[in-house]
Amino acid sequence: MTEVLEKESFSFQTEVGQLLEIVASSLYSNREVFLRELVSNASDACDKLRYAALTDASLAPPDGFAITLGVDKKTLSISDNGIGMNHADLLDTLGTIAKSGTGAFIEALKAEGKDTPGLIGQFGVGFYSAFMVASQVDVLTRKAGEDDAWLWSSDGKGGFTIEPATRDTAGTTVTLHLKKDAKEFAEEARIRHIIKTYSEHISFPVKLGDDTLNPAEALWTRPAKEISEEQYGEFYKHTSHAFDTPWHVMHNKVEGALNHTSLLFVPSVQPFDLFDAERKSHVKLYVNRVFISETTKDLIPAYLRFLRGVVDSQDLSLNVSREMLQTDPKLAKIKTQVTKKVLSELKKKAAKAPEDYAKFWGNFGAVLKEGLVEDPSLRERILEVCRFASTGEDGLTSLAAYVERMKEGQEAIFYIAGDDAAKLAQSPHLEGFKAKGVEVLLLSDHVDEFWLQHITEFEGKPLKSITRGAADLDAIEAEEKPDEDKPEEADLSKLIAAIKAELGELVKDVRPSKRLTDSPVCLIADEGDMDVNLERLLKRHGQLQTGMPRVLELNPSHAIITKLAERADGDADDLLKDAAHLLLDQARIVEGETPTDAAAFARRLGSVMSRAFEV
Ligand SMILES: Nc1ncnc2c1ncn2[C@@H]1O[C@H](COP(=O)(O)OP(=O)(O)OP(=O)(O)O)[C@@H](O)[C@H]1O
Repeated sequence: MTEVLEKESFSFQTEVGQLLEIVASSLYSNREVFLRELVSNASDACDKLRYAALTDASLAPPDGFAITLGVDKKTLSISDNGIGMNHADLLDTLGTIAKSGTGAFIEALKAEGKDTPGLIGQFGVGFYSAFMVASQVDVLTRKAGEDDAWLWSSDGKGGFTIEPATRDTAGTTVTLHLKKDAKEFAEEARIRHIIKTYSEHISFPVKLGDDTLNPAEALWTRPAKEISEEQYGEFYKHTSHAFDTPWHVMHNKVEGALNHTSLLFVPSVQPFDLFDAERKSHVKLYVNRVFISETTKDLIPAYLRFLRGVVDSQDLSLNVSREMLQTDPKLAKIKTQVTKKVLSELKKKAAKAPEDYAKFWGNFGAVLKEGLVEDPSLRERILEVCRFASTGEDGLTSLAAYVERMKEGQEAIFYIAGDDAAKLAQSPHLEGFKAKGVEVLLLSDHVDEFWLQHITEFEGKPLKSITRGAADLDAIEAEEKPDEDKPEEADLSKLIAAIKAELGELVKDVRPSKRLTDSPVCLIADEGDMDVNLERLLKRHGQLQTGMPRVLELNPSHAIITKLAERADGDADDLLKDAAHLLLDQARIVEGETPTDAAAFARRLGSVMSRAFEV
């Protein structure tokens, strides 16, 4: 038993304080959603007790779970007979925000000004939304299996108090002392309307007086044709504590050796924890309508962690513990079936509505591509739904469509990888490919480098980086007739020897280029060396200290290079030496790198300019 008998005062965690200030002062256009949040919490609490009682015989669940609303002149209360909270739970949950991304969210809100309901909506503030309508919130609660009850109370300003209290049974009652401008939420008609709008699909009865306000049956058990888009939307918001309208709804019943029903949603915005290291799944697992677990990785693969919703199967054992789920072969089978179904739905969407699919891809493409590395058994199906930016298309392309457009004589699927698609599109490495009308994929997600290590070909065509090794462009016919005025290609042998001698170990080699048409130089990785972008990525993450020297390619038809080639006929003079370094630095700068030696670069540039201006 806890030795706390007095009323204790606590301060909110800094983030909660800041968040409450914003919530309370924002003109949240849709503030009635607080009730949805509190009813959702009550429903979750009932789910949790029902599950806990399955595995712990000492917990006696009530005869029937219910959520009871009560209104008085100035108060509204939401009562449940669910799991309840003890002293430690109250401190852990109602004084802090466990949600990841909270700090970033608050920063974003502050930057945008306070009147940003869209952002608040996107984040979801759960329990704290009560303070949009209440000047004081009391939480009377008793945890199932424990004797002590507690009263948590706060005005939502600086902190909260906790004191011992009495409650006959386990559960929680949240009482809102309504603000002057929020008295409407003590009117029965208003409450009925809100519950009808937001909480119809809750699987526990929601009661007001003698009436039950909802059908209290799990939405996913109803036939899809009886469910409206709005009901799906509200269910999505309820189960995933989200505020957006789902991009896509998938409701499927699988009957056969292993029965299961899934109701899954693809959000239309990125959830805040999408790129957290934990890569948690948020699809809830139910066994015969009893909630079992929310975050099990054994139900949905990490690369589909953007999915929300539920999977329910009557063929799993009801008293399966969360630990046992990991080794349950039936669950593994459900996971594969659900994953395949989701991929096939995405494939349909991509074919039917490519522009809409591009929105999905922008939000979740980088996550889905993790599957190319992690799930070799479904690699081909995942690759089918992958889309890529390309020099040949305004929108996105699939690999299959790229292959169809390949030029005669083109043997490989060409790509360039880097941080930023817009910058990649400007890269000098692309020049020769553009001139011949050869399409190049622009890969700008970090994960691209990783799957490219595993997938080296598609439909028999190798995937080839245009920043590594020789450019195989000779076999491909040019689109236009060769330019009559095109300058002659110079013989670069002496120039190359001179530049090599000057640059020494700064470069691995110096060669004439086939990939350049407009720029004088570029740097590439030698065949067999690590590609430029991968090396950059590994260096940034501290996994590589120094990179390999690169191959410097010279454009034999560029005026500067031909002039230098003429000059290189004699002994290497100072200008030629400076030019060698400047060309290398220029190639580095175009790639977003710094010159090898900034001071020397500035000096050389100065000296070349002095000559040009005859200073
Ligand atoms: N009626 C309740 N019974 C038991 N625990 C509750 C109840 N209401 C809230 N809690 C606890 O407080 C926590 C915080 O609730 P809150 O609504 O802020 O966040 P959430 O429901 O976890 O997520 P979200 O912020 O997305 O709504 C819950 O996760 C739960 O542990």
